[in-house]
Parts: sequence; structure tokens; C-alpha cells
Amino acid sequence: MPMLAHAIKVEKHDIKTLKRIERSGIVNRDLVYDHDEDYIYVPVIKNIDGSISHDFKEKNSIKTMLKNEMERNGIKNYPEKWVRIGSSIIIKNTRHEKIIGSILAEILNVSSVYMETGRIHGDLRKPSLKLIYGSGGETLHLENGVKYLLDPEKVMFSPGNINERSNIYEDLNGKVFMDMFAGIGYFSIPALKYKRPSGAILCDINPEAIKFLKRNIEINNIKTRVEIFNCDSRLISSKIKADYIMMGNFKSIEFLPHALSHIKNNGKISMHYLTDKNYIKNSYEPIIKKARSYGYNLTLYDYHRVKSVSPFFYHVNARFNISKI
Ligand SMILES: C[S@@+](CC[C@H](N)C(=O)[O-])C[C@H]1O[C@@H](n2cnc3c(N)ncnc32)[C@H](O)[C@@H]1O
Repeated sequence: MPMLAHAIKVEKHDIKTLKRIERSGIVNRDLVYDHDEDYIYVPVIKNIDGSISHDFKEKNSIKTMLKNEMERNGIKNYPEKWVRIGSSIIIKNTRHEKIIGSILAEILNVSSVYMETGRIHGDLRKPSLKLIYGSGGETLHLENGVKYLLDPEKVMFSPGNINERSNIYEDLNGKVFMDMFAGIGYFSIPALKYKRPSGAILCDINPEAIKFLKRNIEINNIKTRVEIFNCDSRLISSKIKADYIMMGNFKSIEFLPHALSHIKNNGKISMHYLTDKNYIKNSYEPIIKKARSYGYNLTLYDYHRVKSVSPFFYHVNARFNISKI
């Protein structure tokens, strides 16, 4: 049952106001944020200047509503977690997918529901999804004030990497950065939006990702000069140089010599890779050794865990200052 409560209506792109409200401690944590095309409705515990009345769903009520609706349809086992991308959700593989999809869509107010049929596969990192409710297609995902347009069936989007996407803290003022695995702009759109680089070189091998990257540059109103390559990033001429290189690909270590061939003196490189949990303490040391054999000194200035990806592996990010020996 919806519940009428005090609400603050915030424009979707106004992340600063949203954060300020959340920090103020007046958010009603028992209710679920609502949204329409342009606004987010934040439930608040008291009537304050500018607040309005709005119908919200209760947090517990979603779980109860799901349980009741599933039981009414004779379904005992159903996914109780999902990943939300724009107006779509992705659930784990399940039986009775059609009915489960339509119940979830109705209760969670989403237009498409996908079910995982396998892992994200191949070098292009293509998702294995089956559309089980709705018409699918493009969806607009809003995160940290950045608009990401994508089709969840064609390109991946990892909600678990949210901190990485919002954590490009390097000073890129007046610098050129290169993203060797740009995808739809996971890292490069926030860098272009919140930093002041003088230019960006963006590359991805997947034509579908490049199509969305171009549109994301447009819808985020990016005016900085960008050069886009739709090819294997190893094929980009080493005449092209950058101050900062992003390598958002688990195979980044294989691409290290190519990254080094593009780096300006005193530049920086950010590498994502998988490491065995037993080697978490110093997994970056072989990278430093390898770079030395190519004639470069790497000094680590940041190293952190992004997430656990299996019982045996962590996804980590290591960032290095680079100089020629
Ligand atoms: C794992 S995705 C990026 C994920 C992203 N870091 C995130 O936060 O969700 C890696 C991207 O690298 C691209 N790619 C893989 N091999 C490549 C290559 N040799 N050259 C350029 N792009 C490549 C894939 O198409 C994919 O878009």
C-alpha cells in the first residue's frame, strides 16, 4: 500500500542537493525513493520549507508485496536481489521466469526484466542475458550526476564499480588522458564532466560500446576535444601521447608495454586487474618489475581492492607514477 509522506522534490541531475539532504539526517529510511522522468522524490521525516506530500512505497512492503504475489502464483523460490540499470533490472537465472519477471516489473516499477543465462564473456565483455519481461532496448542509467545510455543486452555495466567511476581524483586540469578500454564511457564521462582535461583519447574494440560512448558524450554535454578509436588499443600509434592512462580491463597487464608507449614523461597509469587473494598484499610488484624491463620506473601511489569476484580472486586497482629510466 502506498503511504502519503513529506517529500523533497529534487531535479535528477542535482546530485549536490540530493547529497546535502541525505547528509542532513531528515530522510525517512522506511520509505523507498520515488522518481519520474525529471525528478527524484526523497521521503523526509518532517514538513520543511519547500516540502510537498507524495505517495511512497514502504521498504518492507516491497518484500512483503513480492512474497504475497509470488505465493498467490504458487511460486516458492524466486530471486530476492536484482541489479538495477536505468529502468531495467537483471536477476539471476530462475525457473518460472515469465511470471517472476512480470511480478517484479509490476512491483519494482521497471519496464524491462532480464535474466542471466551465463557470465559476461569474451574480450568484448558481452553480457549473457535473456529478456523475460518488457521490450528491452536502450535505458538511461543515472549515477553520480552522469547519464549512461546503454542497452544491457549489448554492453556490460557493473554496478559494483560505482566507487571506481566516482573516484577519479587525479588532477587532470589541462592534461590529456587516454582510456584504452573506454566502453560506453564508464570512467571517461565522469572524468570529462568533473575534471578539466584539455583532451581525451578514447578507445574500445566493441562497435556497440563506441556507439553508446558517442551518445553519452553528447547527452552529458561534453565539450572537451575527444578523439575516438574503434579498434584494438594496441593498434593506436605511439605518436599519440597522454598524461594519464586508464586501463579498465582485467587483462591490463598484457597491455602494459602499449600503455607505456603512449605515456608522457612523469605521467600516471591506473590499472585494473584480478589477483589471487593470497597475493593481495603485493600483487603490483611483478608489474613494477615488468615495466623496469621495458625501461620505465613505476612508483605506486594508490592500491585498493574494488571487489571480490570469486572465492579466489579480487578485482584491484593500482595507480603508478611513471618515469623513463
Ligand atoms: C570490462 S569493460 C570496462 C568495464 C568498466 N571498467 C566498468 O566499470 O564497468 C572492458 C572494455 O574493454 C574493451 N576491450 C577489450 N579488449 C580490448 C582491446 N584490445 N582494445 C580496446 N578495447 C578492448 C571491451 O570491449 C569493453 O568495453
